[in-house]
Amino acid sequence: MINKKDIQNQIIQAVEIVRRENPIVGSITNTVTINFVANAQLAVGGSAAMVYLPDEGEFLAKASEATYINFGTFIPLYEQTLPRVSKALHEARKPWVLDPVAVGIGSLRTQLLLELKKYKPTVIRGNASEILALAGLWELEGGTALSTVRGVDSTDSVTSAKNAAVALAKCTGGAVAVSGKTDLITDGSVIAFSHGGSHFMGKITGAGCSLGGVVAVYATAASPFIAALTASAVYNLAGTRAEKKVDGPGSFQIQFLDELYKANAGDIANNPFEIEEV
Ligand SMILES: Nc1ncnc2c1ncn2[C@@H]1O[C@H](COP(=O)(O)OP(=O)(O)O)[C@@H](O)[C@H]1O
Ligand SMILES: Cc1ncsc1CCOP(=O)(O)O
Ligand SMILES: [Mg+2]
Repeated sequence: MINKKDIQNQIIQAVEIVRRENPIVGSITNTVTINFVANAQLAVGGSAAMVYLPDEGEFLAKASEATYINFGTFIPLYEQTLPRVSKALHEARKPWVLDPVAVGIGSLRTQLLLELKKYKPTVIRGNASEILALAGLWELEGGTALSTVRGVDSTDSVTSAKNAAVALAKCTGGAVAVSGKTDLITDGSVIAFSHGGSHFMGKITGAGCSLGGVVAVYATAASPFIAALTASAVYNLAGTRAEKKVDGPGSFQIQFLDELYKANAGDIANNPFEIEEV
């Protein structure tokens, strides 16, 4: 039987270890939100390093305690960088987070997302449309055709991606986090629903990308499921708190970073969530 108190203790531990150890986390991420990803990773206690080149990615895969790979903006160089870095991570058994942003746009993005399946990302993080489409691309239960994807924002509900998320987690042996108004996090046998956040998170760019980067920070200190749940909880808590202090997306973005920085381990663990067995 799953014990909620036990999960909360693991969340507290993950938050405290990260703040104490300042773990280095490498990222290969998109050019739109790269700065916000790094700032969010720093705010929760990580040390950020962003690269584009294949050999630098391989270097960081070994030097970092976890790595974040985000498909947001694509360049031809990634045909070399992404398979080489994912392979290095898989072989070194290092945790890594895949964010399949805009899966379905373009042939190179599709080809590489297919290729990375064999390197089993520790955590897959995306919005509902991305999780549905990735499961479809990987020919897993609950997935949908790539043609349903419209861009980087979700057009599907989080609950509609439940079976796809469970199937992806079973396929990788790791965890999957589906973001939206309520976030769904699963390791294939347990599902957590994390509440909170703010409607302003859909009005700034990079809420999802930076959440993925922060999942990677916690993956240095916890299991894939706890890392994804801890990141979702601190995002929901910081989003709720920031919304109360601002009146628009510009000031929200700044206030949100401050609330990420100020959130304490007990409050993060107490952010509302419920769990169910698959
Ligand atoms: N309407 C909303 N209400 C509360 N939180 C939200 C809402 N939309 C998104 N979020 C939060 O914003 C973060 C990013 O989620 P989302 O917008 O789904 O990702 P993406 O940017 O990849 O589409 C998550 O922490 C999620 O909980
Ligand atoms: C707008 C945009 N276009 C390509 S990547 C990107 C950023 C998406 O960020 P997020 O998924 O966190 O909103
Ligand atoms: Mg996204």
